[in-house]
Amino acid sequence: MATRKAVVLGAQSLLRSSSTSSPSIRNLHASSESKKIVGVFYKANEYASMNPNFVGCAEGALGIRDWLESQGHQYIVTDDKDSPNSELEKHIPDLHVLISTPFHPAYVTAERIKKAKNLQLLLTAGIGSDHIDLKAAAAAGLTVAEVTGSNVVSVAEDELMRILILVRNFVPGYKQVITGDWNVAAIAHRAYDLEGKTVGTVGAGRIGRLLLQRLKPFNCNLLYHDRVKMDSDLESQTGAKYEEDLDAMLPKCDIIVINMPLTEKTAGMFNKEKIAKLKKGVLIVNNARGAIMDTQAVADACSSGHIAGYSGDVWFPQPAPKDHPWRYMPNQAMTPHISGTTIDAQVCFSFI
Ligand SMILES: NC(=O)C1=CN([C@@H]2O[C@H](COP(=O)(O)OP(=O)(O)OC[C@H]3O[C@@H](n4cnc5c(N)ncnc54)[C@H](O)[C@@H]3O)[C@@H](O)[C@H]2O)C=CC1
Repeated sequence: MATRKAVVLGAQSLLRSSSTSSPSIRNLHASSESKKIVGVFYKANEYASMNPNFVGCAEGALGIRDWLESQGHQYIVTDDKDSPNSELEKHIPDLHVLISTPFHPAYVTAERIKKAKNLQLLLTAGIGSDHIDLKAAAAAGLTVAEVTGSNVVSVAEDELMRILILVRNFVPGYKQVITGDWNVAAIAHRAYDLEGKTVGTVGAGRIGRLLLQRLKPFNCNLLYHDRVKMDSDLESQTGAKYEEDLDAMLPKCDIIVINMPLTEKTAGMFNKEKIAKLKKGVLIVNNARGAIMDTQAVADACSSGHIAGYSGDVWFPQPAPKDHPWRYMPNQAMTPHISGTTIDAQVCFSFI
């Protein structure tokens, strides 16, 4: 039976490694021959040259072009990834390695895996490989690797920012500045302190733990739900309490933060029933994946006021219908950050 090999290594160490693989795994290290490596990243255009360390874009090519080429490998980089005539599609039949990021994901379907006869390694330059059909990759004996820990501090800081933005009712205040309004009451009637609030993270892995550490000085009541309990040292360092039963934790929280991967088990987990268990007026921050939420249920709960603020990702198919509920949200700031066959939209609602 084919086994999926979960590897957590950077691109350079993977390509350098000479370890042997089980016979059922397509052997990445079988020979020192030149590999065809395709990287799929978003285009940065005029922003590419503004920071020499900005390597996550197509122009920056992860900063590994010189090294790969000096090792005799061919390195093709593109942002064109989805259509049947895309640049990526052209290289699928003979590429050996595909590198992509969750921000501009190259969707690796069972169909693409079948076509990719030489494919050995699917590398996510980031965290979360839900853009890959993992079952099909496992069945084909492919290595799927991520760069675990790569941007966890950024996400934890971003989550802390989003929590404060929602609690302090920042977005409507910002809009007043832009429109030249001055109505203190419109902001103040629902601006709160974070101190004393109960914050629960669903998932307390690398990001969840960093968030808990960052929340500690705010004197909140910290709760966490995960499949695994943290070690007692970390629990006492953060003061976070373990909630084995998610349904028991949800009604206690003023703020819920989602920090678990998108898997078969977590997809659509926050549906109407789960959301009904949340406190009325709850704030939600979801920096994980939009598809963990049932978009319609989130939109309905935002409209009814059950959810008082939501910041992070939601998911909907493309093209998004014109009358999709997120369009009805007052005071929303929206930045779609993933295009292609799906849109994972960053939405910041702050209203009622
Ligand atoms: N917005 C962004 O820029 C980024 C988002 N992410 C997302 O955040 C997720 C978490 O990242 P890390 O903390 O680095 O991962 P991690 O693997 O360190 O932690 C994930 C935690 O979720 C828990 N978990 C998994 N399934 C669960 C379930 N069904 N119920 C409860 N807990 C469950 C695991 O036990 C683990 O403790 C990633 O999978 C990715 O989707 C990651 C990096 C950047």
